[in-house]
Amino acid sequence: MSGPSSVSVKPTPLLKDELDIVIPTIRNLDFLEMWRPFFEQYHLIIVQDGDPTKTIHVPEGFDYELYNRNDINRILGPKASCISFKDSACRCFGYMVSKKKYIYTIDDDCFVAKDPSGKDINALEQHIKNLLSPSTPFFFNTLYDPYREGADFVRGYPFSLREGVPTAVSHGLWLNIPDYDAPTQLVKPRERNSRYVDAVLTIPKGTLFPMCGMNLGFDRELIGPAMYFGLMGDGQPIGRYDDMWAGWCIKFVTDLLLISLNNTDGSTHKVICDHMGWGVKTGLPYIWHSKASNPFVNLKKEYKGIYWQEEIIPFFQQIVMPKECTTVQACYIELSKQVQEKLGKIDPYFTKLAEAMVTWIEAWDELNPKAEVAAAKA
Ligand SMILES: O=c1ccn([C@@H]2O[C@H](COP(=O)(O)OP(=O)(O)O[C@H]3O[C@@H](CO)[C@H](O)[C@H]3O)[C@@H](O)[C@H]2O)c(=O)[nH]1
Ligand SMILES: [Mn+2]
Repeated sequence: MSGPSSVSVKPTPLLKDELDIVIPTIRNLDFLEMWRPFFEQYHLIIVQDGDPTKTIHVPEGFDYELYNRNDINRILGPKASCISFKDSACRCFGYMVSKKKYIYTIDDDCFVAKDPSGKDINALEQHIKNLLSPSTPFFFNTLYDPYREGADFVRGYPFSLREGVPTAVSHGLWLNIPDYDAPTQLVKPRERNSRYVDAVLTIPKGTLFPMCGMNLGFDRELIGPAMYFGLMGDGQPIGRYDDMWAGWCIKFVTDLLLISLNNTDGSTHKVICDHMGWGVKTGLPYIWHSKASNPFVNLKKEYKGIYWQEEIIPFFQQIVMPKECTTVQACYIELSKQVQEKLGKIDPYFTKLAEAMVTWIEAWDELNPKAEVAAAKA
């Protein structure tokens, strides 16, 4: 009699029902074939940019919802004005309509990279590991990620800080075409990134960073309302700063000090306090970025951002948040007021952006009514 049949049962992927994959696209999605082993069991949210009459082909076997511009306008009505058109920034609509705790967003010209041993990198799995393990924004661990197998906190690391804080964002990197700005791309047209650095770092509190949106994971319940990809593309004077804007805003908010306090009815509310924040990590995983966008087109999109950011960065570094702002939404609305007041002088664009930030929060709250009780049970 033969023994029990050895039926190979696929393990349930981590966060299978708690994570959505958001893809902005103007192309077909054949790139998913390469990701199938890693993505097939997750739900996709495809944000189709550009001409809504164009049909986007999604390979068989994927569970997805697709939104084109007509859908965005139908769902948001006038508030659709805050969602960029003809720019990858449109992806943030996917964050808003998702109902899951986590988001992973990836561009359709990003493929599975190989690690130095030649093994395919499951980028999604690594982002999930990054998000599910704490961050260390208050004190730098010189042996990098202390929660990783085979590593730990080094001598002299305060034990009072070894619990770490929740991780809000996991920022992945890219082999082959690096995410350079247009001037750098122009002077180094053939430069390719072949360096695989086997590390995950927490970006220290109080330090901003250039967030790239093409390989990015985040905790939507923690930081989703601040993950607005700034107004870019059609009708806007700037492009390719959508993810940068979001990165500056989320880093400012995660550096703020928010904890959840229990209300007498068992629900919770978040307050700013003086001993916690959330973490942002960067490093692994790598994806293989295959398409170099046109540096001349990119220069036209980026050039104002290249000099505006010299004033935007000091703006974020000097912001004072009133103590009444006790939720991410309230902090973001206050941020929009200060954008209007202090950056509006640079260019009328920032007045438009500040208004779009408010519209984004209004739309977010409309599509995601505050589930206090649910949050309390979570
Ligand atoms: O109008 C558009 C153009 C593109 N998309 C989709 O967005 C991503 C990125 O497009 P692409 O790979 O062509 O452009 P990159 O320059 O490599 O983009 C990276 O640079 C930054 C731009 O802000 C950003 O961090 C990365 O996206 C693809 O999925 C396109 O299909 C779009 O939706 N609308
Ligand atoms: Mn690209």
